[in-house]
Amino acid sequence: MPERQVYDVVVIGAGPVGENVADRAVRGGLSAVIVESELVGGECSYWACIPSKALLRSGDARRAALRVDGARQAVTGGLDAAAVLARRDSFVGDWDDAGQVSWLESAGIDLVRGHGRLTGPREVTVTTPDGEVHLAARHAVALATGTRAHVPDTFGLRAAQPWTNREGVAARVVPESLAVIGGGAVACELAGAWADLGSAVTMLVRHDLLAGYEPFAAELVGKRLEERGVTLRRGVSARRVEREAGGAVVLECDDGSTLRVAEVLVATGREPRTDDLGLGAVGLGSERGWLDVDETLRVLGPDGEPVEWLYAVGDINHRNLLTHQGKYQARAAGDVIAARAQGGTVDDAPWGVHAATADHRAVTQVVFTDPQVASAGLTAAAADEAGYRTRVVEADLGAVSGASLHADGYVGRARMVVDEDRGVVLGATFVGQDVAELLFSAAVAVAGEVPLDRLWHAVPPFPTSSEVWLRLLEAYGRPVARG
Ligand SMILES: Cc1cc2nc3c(=O)[nH]c(=O)nc-3n(C[C@H](O)[C@H](O)[C@H](O)COP(=O)(O)OP(=O)(O)OC[C@H]3O[C@@H](n4cnc5c(N)ncnc54)[C@H](O)[C@@H]3O)c2cc1C
Ligand SMILES: NC(=O)c1ccc[n+]([C@@H]2O[C@H](COP(=O)([O-])OP(=O)(O)OC[C@H]3O[C@@H](n4cnc5c(N)ncnc54)[C@H](O)[C@@H]3O)[C@@H](O)[C@H]2O)c1
Repeated sequence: MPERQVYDVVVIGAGPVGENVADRAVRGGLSAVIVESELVGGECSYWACIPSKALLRSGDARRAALRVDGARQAVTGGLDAAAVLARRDSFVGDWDDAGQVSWLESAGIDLVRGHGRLTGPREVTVTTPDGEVHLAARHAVALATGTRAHVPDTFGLRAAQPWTNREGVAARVVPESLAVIGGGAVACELAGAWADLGSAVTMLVRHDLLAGYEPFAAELVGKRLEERGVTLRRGVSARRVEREAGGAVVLECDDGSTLRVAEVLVATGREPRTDDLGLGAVGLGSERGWLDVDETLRVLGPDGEPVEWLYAVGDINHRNLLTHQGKYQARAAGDVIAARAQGGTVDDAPWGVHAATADHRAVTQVVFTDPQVASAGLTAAAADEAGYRTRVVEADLGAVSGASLHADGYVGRARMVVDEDRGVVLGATFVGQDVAELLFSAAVAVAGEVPLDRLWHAVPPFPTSSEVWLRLLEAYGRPVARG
């Protein structure tokens, strides 16, 4: 029997989520080891959130100046693509994870580099370049292995070696032309980034942009993408793809047209990294898809009951594929693992410290397009589907003094979804330049279930864009005097 290293908690996957599970468990008095097969910091740090936002920022800053008369005259040239790419490189530490490894050390978390898989209840075997390492968990194993890009079966697409998000954020050369397949957050953000850097971008969007958001998001973002030079082809899909000997990619589309580009980026969603994770070894059958979890993030077995020692946190449970929501789950999971280990109280009631309630009711997301799309809680469609009796009100962000001072000709819109039975905000969406920083106010209102009557006493400062809240409340109507 090979020697095993025993810890209270074993975490597989050192993305933002795994790091936070381990951190909370250690803060709760447990020992923890984390297993990572690539870079500590995960997809988010090196191939997703951070490099994509770094790529986008320079174009946004340039446009912001162009939208303010007086500053506009100071903008005398285009983006310096080499400088933008160099700035991106600095944010990903040139794809070196030394900084994140030092953080693990400072947090008291051990690291084993290699591919981890379950080999039995509470047992993890790591394949490392030097052989196998056997780990055992006294209390819990947490799976936080994230996702990879889903590449559809479209004929020839895989053989054409398309860009996924990885090349889409890490490329070192701006392609002369780029086809983007998909219309979600990845497609919209990266189409805009590469267009800003000078690529001739064509988006093939099977249905419409940004499904799942309030419909005006697609309208406003689509219009601006076109103004940034992106060719938007809605209702068109590639049906055959081929990379020619010379390197160019030819896409035959289902409307009979042909597109010839230097590169093609596939942004058609994600698939979970649950294959080769040993799920079969712990009675989870041949399961390799997304992992269902209970409110404290324990994996649900085939009988629908939670496996008492096994957690699935972040992207792989498919609740919300977002770093901050995954880290929110990680805080709950790390704390509840410690509570269960020490026989403490488990607070898993809705909004309890160990329950990831916001996953269903108060998710926040910002899509870093121009204009930005920022949403908290439920959209009108999602609230209807969930059975709420709702009233929806809208406001023109461009008519708010703060916004019109911020940028000449500011265009934006806001929507608030109200639960008519309880008089609270179920969701809010803002679309406009720099609305990202406005979103947390909505998150507080939604998660706090603040009554609208009380929200009238939260006074937005003048002249800021947050006065859009006042416009939304006015559209809803003043409360009547209490008798
Ligand atoms: C282009 C793009 C932009 C995005 N932008 C944003 C954004 O702006 N804001 C936002 O909130 N979200 C954004 N996201 C989503 C965000 O990247 C994910 O939600 C987040 O990375 C999930 O974190 P995670 O820790 O669950 O998984 P990951 O970050 O994927 O980390 C999982 C880790 O597990 C490791 N691993 C996997 N299998 C094993 C194994 N068997 N053994 C050992 N290690 C393993 C992986 O190597 C990886 O390091 C973006 C996604 C993409 C694709
Ligand atoms: N700013 C952010 O927070 C941010 C940015 C990027 C990504 N993300 C996260 O990453 C996740 C993944 O993003 P994504 O854009 O890859 O996925 P997505 O699921 O949001 O969008 C996928 C898009 O591809 C299209 N599509 C799917 N299959 C297709 C096919 N076979 N042919 C043509 N089109 C097809 C869909 O219609 C959709 O437009 C998102 O859910 C989001 O949570 C977040």
